[in-house]
Amino acid sequence: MFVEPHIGREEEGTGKGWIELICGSMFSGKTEELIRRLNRALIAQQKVEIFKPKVDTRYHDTEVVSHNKTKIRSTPVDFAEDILLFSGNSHVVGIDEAQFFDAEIVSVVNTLANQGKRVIIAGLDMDFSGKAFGPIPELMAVSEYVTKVHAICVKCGGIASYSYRLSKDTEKVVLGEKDKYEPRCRRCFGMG
Ligand SMILES: Nc1ncnc2c1ncn2[C@@H]1O[C@H](COP(=O)(O)OP(=O)(O)O)[C@@H](O)[C@H]1O
Ligand SMILES: Cc1cn([C@H]2C[C@H](O)[C@@H](COP(=O)(O)O)O2)c(=O)[nH]c1=O
Ligand SMILES: [Zn+2]
Repeated sequence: MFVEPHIGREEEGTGKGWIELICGSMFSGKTEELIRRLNRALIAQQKVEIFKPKVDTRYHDTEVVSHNKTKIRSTPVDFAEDILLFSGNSHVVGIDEAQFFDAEIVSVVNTLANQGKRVIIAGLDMDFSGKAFGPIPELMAVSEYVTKVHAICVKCGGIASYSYRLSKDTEKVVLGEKDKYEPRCRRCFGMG
């Protein structure tokens, strides 16, 4: 389990912020882990702002919701730079479904961390074809802490790192749940 390096309040402008990235396949627990860390920050009386891309409307417009139905309020935004506008004087900024943001998200999270904020990001590291997803590789590079979580392969019960798409769609972005995707291990995904 990830243990927070520091749970106390950050001071704005001290340059003591940092970036945490939680990545993995679908159903690996990224959103649950994001919510767990954000709830602990709230318990510590910190000001928390949470964002998700407007494109992700699967469960709720204004909540981040895990597959297991744990949830936390959030602000849907169109563009990464909107996060800077709405982060205000928060101590902690949470971002879910980061793979859907434009490349600008990298400078946005760096700016927030440089302002002294703790930034916690969750996102899919690979798409349905096993290729890196959007800005996630660069976010890995700039993050102080990277946590890779895993689902359980629905075929063999092993550790799943891949999100297998059940349909023949070839577009990168196809929103969905268990109706459209299965978490699978390398072998059952067909990589080896
Ligand atoms: N094959 C699976 N492996 C692991 N968890 C699964 C699986 N299928 C359903 N789940 C559920 O998904 C939850 C994780 O959901 P969530 O945090 O939303 O994942 P992610 O954001 O990574 O897609 C688990 O706690 C579990 O209840
Ligand atoms: C693999 C893959 C996934 N998506 C979509 C499907 C879901 O709507 C989200 C991922 O949500 P989760 O919280 O990680 O379960 O992304 C996609 O658009 N393209 C893909 O290749
Ligand atoms: Zn498997």
